[in-house]
Amino acid sequence: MSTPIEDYAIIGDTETGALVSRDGSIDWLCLPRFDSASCFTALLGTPEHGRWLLTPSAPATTTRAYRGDSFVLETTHETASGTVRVTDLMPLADGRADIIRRVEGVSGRVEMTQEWVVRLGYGRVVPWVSRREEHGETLLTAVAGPDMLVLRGGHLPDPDGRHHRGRFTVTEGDVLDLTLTWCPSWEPVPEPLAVDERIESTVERSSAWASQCTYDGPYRAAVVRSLLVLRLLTDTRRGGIVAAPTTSLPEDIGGERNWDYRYCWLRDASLTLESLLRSGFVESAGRWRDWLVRAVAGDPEDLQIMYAVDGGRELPERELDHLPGYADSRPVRVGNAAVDQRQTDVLGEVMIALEDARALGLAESAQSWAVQRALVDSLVEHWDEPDNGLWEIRGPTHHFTHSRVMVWVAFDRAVRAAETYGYEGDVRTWRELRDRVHAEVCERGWDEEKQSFTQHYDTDEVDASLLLLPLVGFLPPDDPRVRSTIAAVEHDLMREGFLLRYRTETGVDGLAGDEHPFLACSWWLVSALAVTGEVERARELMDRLLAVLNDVGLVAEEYDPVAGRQVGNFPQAFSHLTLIGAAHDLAEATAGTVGP
Ligand SMILES: OC[C@H]1O[C@H](O[C@H]2O[C@H](CO)[C@@H](O)[C@H](O)[C@H]2O)[C@H](O)[C@@H](O)[C@@H]1O
Repeated sequence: MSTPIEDYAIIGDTETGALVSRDGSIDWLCLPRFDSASCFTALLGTPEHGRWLLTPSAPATTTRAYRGDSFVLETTHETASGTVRVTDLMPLADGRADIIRRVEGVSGRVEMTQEWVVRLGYGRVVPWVSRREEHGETLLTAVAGPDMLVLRGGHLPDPDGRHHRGRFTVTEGDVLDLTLTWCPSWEPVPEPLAVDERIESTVERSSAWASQCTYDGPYRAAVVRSLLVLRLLTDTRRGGIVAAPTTSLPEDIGGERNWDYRYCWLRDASLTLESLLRSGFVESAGRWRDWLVRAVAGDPEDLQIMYAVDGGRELPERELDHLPGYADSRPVRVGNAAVDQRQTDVLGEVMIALEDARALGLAESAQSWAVQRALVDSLVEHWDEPDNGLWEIRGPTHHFTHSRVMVWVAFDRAVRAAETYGYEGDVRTWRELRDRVHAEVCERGWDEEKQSFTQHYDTDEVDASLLLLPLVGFLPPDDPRVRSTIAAVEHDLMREGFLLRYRTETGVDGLAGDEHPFLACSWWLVSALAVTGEVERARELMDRLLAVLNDVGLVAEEYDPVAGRQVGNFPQAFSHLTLIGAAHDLAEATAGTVGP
């Protein structure tokens, strides 16, 4: 039986992250980067595919929470014989890749069970494990090819076939530290960590970052945790922002809708940036803008919709047949074939984020306007082409209404930049195309009978992305077409109180199976209701959505309201950033600064 997704918490050092289950098993970890191969992969298979379990031997009642505004996870297990606390973290900002697991006896006596099963290469490669003396201590090293993992601390587990297992007892007042460190296998074993200092400085660093948050409205705790998730998913060394730290957590349990999200989508990253900027984090904008300029450098015709975290372009999609998948959801995929798709919306999202950054005082760098201008000029050549849309459909391309709206956005923001800041460019052409595509959407994307905008130009189906029309300024919130489109989206796509992206029954996405409500779309609905003055309904939906977050404030891509389970990759930036946007929109609508 797979562990429910919501039973996981994440720890991370902003270059990679690990999923820790409620009962203390680290079932997913890629080292040293988000997009490296995993060394613990039980999440997508069985314990045989690698995990690090640290749990009471006897049944326990477990509670957990992050320490303050950090990802230092404290899990407390209460057993019949006593209580123990396990603190899990990946220390921040020391240029290393480590996990610390501190076990503290709170009361009585608790026997702990440990199992350390390292399987490199996404659960396939059994490493050579040795017990050795280094730096005056005994430690275990697991080596295979380019990777070495070093386990140190009291009560190291003993070999047991191809596993390492052990038991030890903790009594009140005991403090026992275990650490795991990754390094290239050809390098010397790294120095031991100063554990107390690393725990304290990680909490302090993270809390200091969170304290810059300027959002002071309702749902603040959920907003701050979501901002922290976005920060965790931002690679602070390389500047890329991953969509989620996992691959192939299924959208449809048992189905084939399993994708690798450990990459930097220009769409998700731009939207992440908007949320950070709106909440007071201007510094992050500069770093990401510089990443963007490096990633898209070269011929604008070669623009990709996603990149590796370091800006690399090669993300070939392949299936890992040796893994059974989460709850038997095959295939497990790494890489992402959507990298080669045309998704015309992307430039619009980038232009909004960069406009927001500019408005908050981020000056253009030597290359940044030149790059934006080149990308907009390239859109002049391609604006009319059909595309795969923001949902990255794998069926035939269409003129998706949302993509056409985002073409309008790209030209609109380019014109505004030139008009407001005097930047150079072919403003006349941009203005002309902006107006032309606006008129086209209002004609070809509108269904008079249904009184709604449509998913694409050749259908009367709707799509949740249409909720963005008032949010990106394509039409004012009080336009009757906006209101009736929101009503049509709710009517056609609402399932048990949560919103689908679109109806899969039409076959538009070219995939087998179904999916569940997409949480970002439900949060867009909160925003759309808020800006159109339906504040009470917006608040009701927001409360329903926040009830879906797990006990440590994390949320996946989708939610199965019938089974009451989170599904899809976890935690997902898209879900968390739209939560932040919805809170802002609700707060502003309540304060009367938005809406008709
Ligand atoms: O639905 C099929 C597609 O699903 C994934 O895309 C989704 O995730 C992206 C990252 O968060 C997001 O940008 C996109 O809007 C979502 O549809 C997957 O990456 C695609 O390969 C797949 O075709």
